[in-house]
Amino acid sequence: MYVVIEGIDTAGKSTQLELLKKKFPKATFTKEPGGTPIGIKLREMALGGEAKSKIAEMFLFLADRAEHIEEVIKNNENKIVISDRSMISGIAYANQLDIDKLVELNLIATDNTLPTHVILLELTPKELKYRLSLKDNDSIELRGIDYLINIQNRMKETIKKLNINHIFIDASLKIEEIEKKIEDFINAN
Ligand SMILES: Nc1ncnc2c1ncn2[C@@H]1O[C@H](COP(=O)(O)OP(=O)(O)O)[C@@H](O)[C@H]1O
Ligand SMILES: Cc1cn([C@H]2C[C@H](O)[C@@H](COP(=O)(O)OP(=O)(O)O)O2)c(=O)[nH]c1=O
Repeated sequence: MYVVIEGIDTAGKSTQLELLKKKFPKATFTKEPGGTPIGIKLREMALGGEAKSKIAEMFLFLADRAEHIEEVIKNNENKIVISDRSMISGIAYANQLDIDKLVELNLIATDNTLPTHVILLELTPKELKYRLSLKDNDSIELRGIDYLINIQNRMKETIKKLNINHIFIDASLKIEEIEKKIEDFINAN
């Protein structure tokens, strides 16, 4: 079972992952970018905002993803693996290219492996604005509200296009309500 938690920055992924660690103590928890030793270096490069080319930045994320699938996902096929982000983020954030082309590139990186369960935490523009105002923003988050809402729309479109088993959850619900929905979704499938 390859479960991924998706959502734009501040949607509540880390909050829910901490709760899931208690609920599923035997699961393997991982993340993109940075779920492998090479991935830690690629993460630093990708998030440091050093790349002048958006295409170069996308290939850093793709390299991270290829290593992550090979080293973490395929090696734990018979376990529950729960990942903070996935190719859904990869496709949504690389918004200079169209989704179909990005699906092809990402399927090369993942050797055609898709998540079995996608949980998308969905924010309204109002709630996003409020949450971003509470934190120090990295170079990606500084691109703004409209940018991130567009990324969220691309996430939804990608999940539907790939026809992956999924749940969209209103990220403004109470933390415990979201936790329950996620737990039920994982246990039901
Ligand atoms: N359901 C929720 N309702 C209100 N605030 C939340 C909720 N979930 C998370 N938060 C808060 O929103 C902010 C971003 O949450 P976080 O889990 O770090 O998001 P992400 O990992 O998706 O960036 C944090 O301040 C967190 O405490
Ligand atoms: C996986 C992935 C993430 N990203 C972006 C989304 C996030 O802004 C950032 C990764 O952030 P994340 O690890 O979620 O950040 P934080 O620890 O700050 O919450 O990288 C891409 O642009 N492309 C990708 O393929």
